[in-house]
Amino acid sequence: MRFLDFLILLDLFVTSYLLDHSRCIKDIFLALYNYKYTTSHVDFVVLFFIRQLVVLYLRNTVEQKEKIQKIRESIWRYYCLLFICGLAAIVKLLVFDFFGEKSECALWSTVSAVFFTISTTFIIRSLTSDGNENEESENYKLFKSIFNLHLKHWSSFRLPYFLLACECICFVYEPILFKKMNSDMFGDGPQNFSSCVHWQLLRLFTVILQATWEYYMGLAKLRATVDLRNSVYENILHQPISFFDQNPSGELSTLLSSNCGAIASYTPELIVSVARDVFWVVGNVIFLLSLSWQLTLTLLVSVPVISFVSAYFGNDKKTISEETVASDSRCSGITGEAFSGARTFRSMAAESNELRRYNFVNEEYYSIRSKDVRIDFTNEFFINFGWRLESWLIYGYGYFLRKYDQLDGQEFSTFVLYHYRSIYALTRLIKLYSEGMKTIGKSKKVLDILNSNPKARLHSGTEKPNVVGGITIEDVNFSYESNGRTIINNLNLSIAAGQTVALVGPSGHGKSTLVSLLQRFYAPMSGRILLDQTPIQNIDHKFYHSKVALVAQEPVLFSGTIRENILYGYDEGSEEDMMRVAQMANVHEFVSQMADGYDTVCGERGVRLSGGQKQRVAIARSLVRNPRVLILDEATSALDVESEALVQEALARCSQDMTVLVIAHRLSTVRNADKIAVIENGAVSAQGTHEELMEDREGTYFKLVTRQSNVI
Ligand SMILES: Nc1ncnc2c1ncn2[C@@H]1O[C@H](COP(=O)(O)OP(=O)(O)OP(=O)(O)O)[C@@H](O)[C@H]1O
Repeated sequence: MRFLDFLILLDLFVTSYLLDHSRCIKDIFLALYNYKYTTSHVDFVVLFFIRQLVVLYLRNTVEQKEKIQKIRESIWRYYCLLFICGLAAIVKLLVFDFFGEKSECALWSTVSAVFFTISTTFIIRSLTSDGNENEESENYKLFKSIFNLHLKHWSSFRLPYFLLACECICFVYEPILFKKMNSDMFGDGPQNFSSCVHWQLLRLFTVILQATWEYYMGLAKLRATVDLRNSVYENILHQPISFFDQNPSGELSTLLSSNCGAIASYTPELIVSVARDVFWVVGNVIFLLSLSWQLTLTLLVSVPVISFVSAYFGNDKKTISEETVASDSRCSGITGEAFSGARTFRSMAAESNELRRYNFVNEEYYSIRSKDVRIDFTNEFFINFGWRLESWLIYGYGYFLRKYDQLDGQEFSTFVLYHYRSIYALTRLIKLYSEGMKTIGKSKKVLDILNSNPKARLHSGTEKPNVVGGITIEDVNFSYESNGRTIINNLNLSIAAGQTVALVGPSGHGKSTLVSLLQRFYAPMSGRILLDQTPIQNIDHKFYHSKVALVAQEPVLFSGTIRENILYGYDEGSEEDMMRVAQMANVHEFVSQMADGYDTVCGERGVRLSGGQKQRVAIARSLVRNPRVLILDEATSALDVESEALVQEALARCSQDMTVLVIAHRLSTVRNADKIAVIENGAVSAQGTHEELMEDREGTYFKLVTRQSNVI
């Protein structure tokens, strides 16, 4: 606000001084009486009062909080008034110049209007912003983070930036040589070809410079993209499992495949544009001013039109960019699901169903992107309109100056040529803003992931205790973030080392959730889980998972060979280790019949193996680290009788000295367990051996067993 007061006073002082100097104030009545547009200074008094009134009104209204909303809605009117003041001053300046009048007042009026417009824009925006303020500071923070990411790769960008700077210097120098060449070759004096050679040599040098920095810049951008992808992927891999529950895999793939590239390329592109185009524009404008300051001044007219349009659509670009990322990921989510479930849609003849699902999200994508196309079109239209306006003014005014012999014809054509060059550079500069907003829209999630530091959380446990295999679950409560419903409700259970314990109970009552807690996929809200005497969250991540292994109902194999799948995540595992567990898990039996043996490729998600084979490879994979606790989450429920027998046999052999926790729906498979715990409503409602539990005829276990026997 103080700065605005300073500007008001400065304007008052300078305008009064200049008007006094031109004797306009003293002879104001005489000046009014003898008013003539081409010579009178009275107009400057009027312009002075208009801009002072506008700015004083805005300044005072901003202090009255209740009027802020009104100002915000109608601010553009005040800018228009200031713009008209500036325009009137420019026209007057040119008219004065044409008629040979002194014109300091006109110059000051123009400068003052420009200053007032810029400063009121910033000051009033900062004072009248509320919700937008947060958005703006968020944009600023995101932009700063994008820039900091770029600084990490500074060493690879140093060379292209240096070459770019050399090219920029050539750009500024080129018009000077061009002007010289023009007058040497086509001027009135004797013709001289050497300046043309200099000019062409400089152009050739510029071309070489440009090609070189573009090559190195391309490589540097690629490196930055690849490194960013690696960091984001690393951070995604270390996220808690709840992160994967909330973020569809399609969205995460889009982040890696397209957003990282856009973010890594944005800052270098911004620097290139700013460096090259600012140099270009400034150099050209100086050159244009030297050719004809009067014509150059007319170029100012289109600047507010173009800046306003660009700023107006900038924020929309950011929102659309965010929506596009989300929509893109919905599309990839649907296709990803369809491709991985190809057997499902084929077996149900549901191709048209899948197509309909995809069409739906694709249409949604169309409607979001069409908003973007509309904005681009409007933006482009107004920018081009602004440039046309400039051209018309230049040609009209140029014709006028030429007619009255105030402009040389050759200079005019040079002016037009360099004006076009400036337009290209200015258009690129103007587009930077909306491009920046687009990138900010794409960057939010990527930067959130990068800043979340999930590695520290995952590796917070450091202990590596001597593990015997006892598990104690004490007063554990848990609910998923997504719905907040209590799933595990004050659950207590103790499992002695070497015991086989089965978890049974009605569907949806929390058995698998308990396994997820034991696997540290989620942390309990309260209570604790101990492995022997150590709380599991204090144990080192890698160590814990080497001691507590899981075989899931539908294990996921990766697209490598059987050997790679068995030794997955166990870099120190040897061929002997692999063979030992392969024998134990009945894997060797079928692998020895395969042409490529352990080098047989499993295919994506293990599609080239049967269900039973996949399950046995998964068991071998779990056993290779010599775990003390084996968790079997319905490991055989998806298998046919023969495969189940093979897997059961493998499990029985492997788990002899281990603590085994089994979730089973087929109760016949857990009859011989040392202990059976019935899980109901997230708590243990009964526990004991099969015989003990069967004694309670009203109990859930008895009912479940009876129901299954009846079904059989
Ligand atoms: N990732 C998740 N996010 C939110 N809710 C979940 C999630 N996984 C499971 N649930 C909910 O938690 C409850 C318990 O599910 P859980 O899979 O633990 O049951 P279960 O006893 O293993 O069932 P089943 O025997 O059918 O496998 C269910 O109501 C389920 O909807």
